[in-house]
Amino acid sequence: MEKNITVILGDGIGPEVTRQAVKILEAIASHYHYHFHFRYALMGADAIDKTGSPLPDETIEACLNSDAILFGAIGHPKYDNDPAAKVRPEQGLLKLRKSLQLFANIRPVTHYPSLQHLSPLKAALLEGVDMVIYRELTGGIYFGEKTISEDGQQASDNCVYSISEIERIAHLAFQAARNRRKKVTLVDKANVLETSRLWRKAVKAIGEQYPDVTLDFLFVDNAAMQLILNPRQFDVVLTENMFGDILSDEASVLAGSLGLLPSASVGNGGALFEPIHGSYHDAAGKDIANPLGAILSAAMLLDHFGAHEAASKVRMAVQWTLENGFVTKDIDPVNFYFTSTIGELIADVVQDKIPLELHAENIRLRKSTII
Ligand SMILES: NC(=O)c1ccc[n+]([C@@H]2O[C@H](COP(=O)([O-])OP(=O)(O)OC[C@H]3O[C@@H](n4cnc5c(N)ncnc54)[C@H](O)[C@@H]3O)[C@@H](O)[C@H]2O)c1
Ligand SMILES: CC(C)[C@H](C(=O)O)[C@@H](O)C(=O)O
Ligand SMILES: [Mg+2]
Repeated sequence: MEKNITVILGDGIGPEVTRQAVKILEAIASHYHYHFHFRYALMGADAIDKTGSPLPDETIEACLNSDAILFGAIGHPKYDNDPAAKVRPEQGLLKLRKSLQLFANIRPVTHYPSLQHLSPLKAALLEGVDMVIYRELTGGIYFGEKTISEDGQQASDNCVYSISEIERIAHLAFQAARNRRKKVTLVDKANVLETSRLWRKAVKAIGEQYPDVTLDFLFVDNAAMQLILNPRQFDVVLTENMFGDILSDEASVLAGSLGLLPSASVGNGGALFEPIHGSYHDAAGKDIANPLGAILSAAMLLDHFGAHEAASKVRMAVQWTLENGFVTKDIDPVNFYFTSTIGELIADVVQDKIPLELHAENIRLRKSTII
């Protein structure tokens, strides 16, 4: 297998977690004799500092000419704290998603029994939690017209959806459900929003083409509660752009940390893989961020290439680190390992240098001290 991968490190913890994901892809390439060619491109605050633009043309060009994109995170407090900033890192990411027509953002939520203690939920509620959020990514309130009045006293963000934008992601959600527990839950606000009523109408009609899949509906306020109250009821959650953004961060609490959740963004051709978290600036450069969301995004990239055995090897290695207590500070604030150490361990496991049967006490590693 020979593939070109564009890597966008981004800002804050983006570079350090993405480097671990690249490390794992290199280890997989060496183990399976694949040829992955990595090409680095700029986006976000880093790109603004270096080029003046949050998404230079060369980055779009590189992404269009690659088989997949591996991305870390963008964002910087200097923009977060300046509502008047004219150019923002986030504009780069939104433009990239739109330019590549990455209309479906797939965010799996996995429960790891070894991380049970981190969730505020009782074990009985969490056991067997396994859902995937299909978040529409190139429409809705993120992309509608924005206005600010001349006197700065009024602003608006328009939420727009066309039926075809809804139908194309609905098909992907139903197809995914067919290979899972055959249930789609549409999350909307159809009691208030016209766009949500269009979603209900369109998704109901598409659902008739998938009679083997159960379709149900939840208002987003209720869905936010149900995620905590009874998360096992969810299989495929289908929703619009902003609801999906919010609900997926909430769902990461079921897994144990925001640093654990990966994602794949797909659409008309392109494919981008990124953890769902942001640039978490307080941790930048400290080697303490959890790299597993980025590494599991690399596993989704391998699945996209059809390398399913390699992808499942990465997931098993991730599970092995968690079960053996090789975890970052967000998981265990006292006995934690560095971001780069976790990356090296997983790279060794996927190359069979450390057998999965080997337990933590037999591995000598330099554990972190208080930072
Ligand atoms: N896709 C993206 O690039 C993306 C996603 C979300 C936020 N952002 C940007 O990131 C910046 C910071 O936003 P925020 O603070 O709301 O969200 P964030 O995801 O960066 O961090 C929120 C909290 O989650 C935890 N966290 C996140 N990632 C972690 C990791 N890998 N390991 C351990 N803990 C982790 C930390 O406790 C952190 O304080 C903003 O500029 C925002 O716009 C970018
Ligand atoms: C940074 C921001 C634009 C982005 C989003 O809202 O899509 C982020 O929160 C995400 O989840 O990828
Ligand atoms: Mg988000």
